[in-house]
Amino acid sequence: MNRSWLRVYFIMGSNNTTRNPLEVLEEALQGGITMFQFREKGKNAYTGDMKLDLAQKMKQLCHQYNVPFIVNDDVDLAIAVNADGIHVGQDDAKVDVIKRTCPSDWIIGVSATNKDEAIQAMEDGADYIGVGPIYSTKTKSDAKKPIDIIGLAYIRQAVGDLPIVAIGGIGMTNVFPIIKAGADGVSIISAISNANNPRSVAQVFDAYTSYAVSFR
Ligand SMILES: Cc1ncsc1CCOP(=O)(O)O
Ligand SMILES: C=C1C=NC(C(F)(F)F)=NC1=N
Ligand SMILES: [Mg+2]
Repeated sequence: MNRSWLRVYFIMGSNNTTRNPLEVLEEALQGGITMFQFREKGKNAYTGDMKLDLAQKMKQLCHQYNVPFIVNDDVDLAIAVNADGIHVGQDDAKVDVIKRTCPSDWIIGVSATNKDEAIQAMEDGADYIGVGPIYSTKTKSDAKKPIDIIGLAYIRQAVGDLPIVAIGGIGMTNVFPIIKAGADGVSIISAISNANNPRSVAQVFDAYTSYAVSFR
């Protein structure tokens, strides 16, 4: 996996926007997001054929812009649409099972909120870890207590150069401290999905993260 894919990692499901999610995704792609995760869960989340159809259309869009398409949690859906990878939480499918049953070139991401989870994910063979929530967020109802910049720095120090993307309450003003603390990129839901102009917000994240990473 190329760690630069983590630089501006947009995540969205149909209930993270009041607009047509495909339009929002296309604008974010035009703005320069570097990876996308389809995370369809929570209130009014699509299921069955609607979820499958949206996933297929989102993957098609991402591949038009040469951006990897990742599915959250749902391994069967990821296989059905031939996704580029999967992201799982601590209570989802285990990495070793995924590695045995899924395409060998898949990008496998794991959520981690503390050092132990991060080290376990690394030992299990995760390609990257999603570390957070860094700041408070309303987007994930069961998010754990924010770990802040210091928690991110502590995890970076524990996992060596394992690719890390930070997540949770991230806006463009937080980019520098997060990259400085050791993240390879930022993962964003509402700052882009709820933006008046997702394209220009993605463009700013692209510029700020590129500049911040160049200092590292
Ligand atoms: C999925 C997830 N995992 C930890 S916080 C979070 C939600 C992040 O959403 P936002 O970028 O809108 O704070
Ligand atoms: C709960 C999550 C935590 N991190 C990430 C990512 F940013 F992709 F690493 N995605 C999630 N769905
Ligand atoms: Mg999960």
